[in-house]
Amino acid sequence: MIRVAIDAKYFNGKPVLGQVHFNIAAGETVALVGPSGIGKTTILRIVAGIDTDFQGQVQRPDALAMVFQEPTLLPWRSALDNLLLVHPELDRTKAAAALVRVGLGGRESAFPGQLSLGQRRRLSLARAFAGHPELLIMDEPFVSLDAETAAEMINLTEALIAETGLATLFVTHSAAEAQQLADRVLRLQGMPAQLPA
Ligand SMILES: Nc1ncnc2c1ncn2[C@@H]1O[C@H](COP(=O)(O)OP(=O)(O)OP(=O)(O)O)[C@@H](O)[C@H]1O
Repeated sequence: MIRVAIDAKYFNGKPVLGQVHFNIAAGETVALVGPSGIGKTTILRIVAGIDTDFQGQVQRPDALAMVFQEPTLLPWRSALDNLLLVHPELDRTKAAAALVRVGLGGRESAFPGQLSLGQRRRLSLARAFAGHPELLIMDEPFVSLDAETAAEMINLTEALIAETGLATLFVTHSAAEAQQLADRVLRLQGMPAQLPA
């Protein structure tokens, strides 16, 4: 169980988040939605433990993975090496199989600059799942893709989540994405942002 109990978050003395309390059960997928600038990314960073400067408490598993909007890949390393650098415990055969699983078979040697945004996102997804996380956190993972690629990525993510049974928290602006992937949708509102009681 992941327990999030944020009581307040300030940036430079300005309140950004009020009370945001929610739990995520093992295997549950939760979508976080709300208007631009309300604090969704800030919540993800707090839940992930990247931002520790807030009032409240978060209980999260140690094994977690984060997928960002813009994949954080090393440009001078191949797709396979980008996976192996983060997961040195994988042998090359297992790493190559992980790339095949996300639809990147045959692109092991490609550098990130030679991959499309959709392919870079697939690589990020492979990297996230390769660590067998208990919690997956994703910030608008399907934004800026054409409709067909976005639909493929959503289906792939849904299948990987079902295979692994991890808990997932993701931010989206798309009601359709939230509806397809999420067991539960949390809608942020107010100023500073909070979850309705
Ligand atoms: N490092 C920072 N320093 C100061 N203010 C920040 C910082 N990061 C975010 N903010 C402010 O905090 C508020 C919440 O930002 P956040 O990025 O969490 O919103 P969001 O809901 O994810 O927005 P979007 O949907 O546009 O991505 C905004 O007013 C933003 O300007």
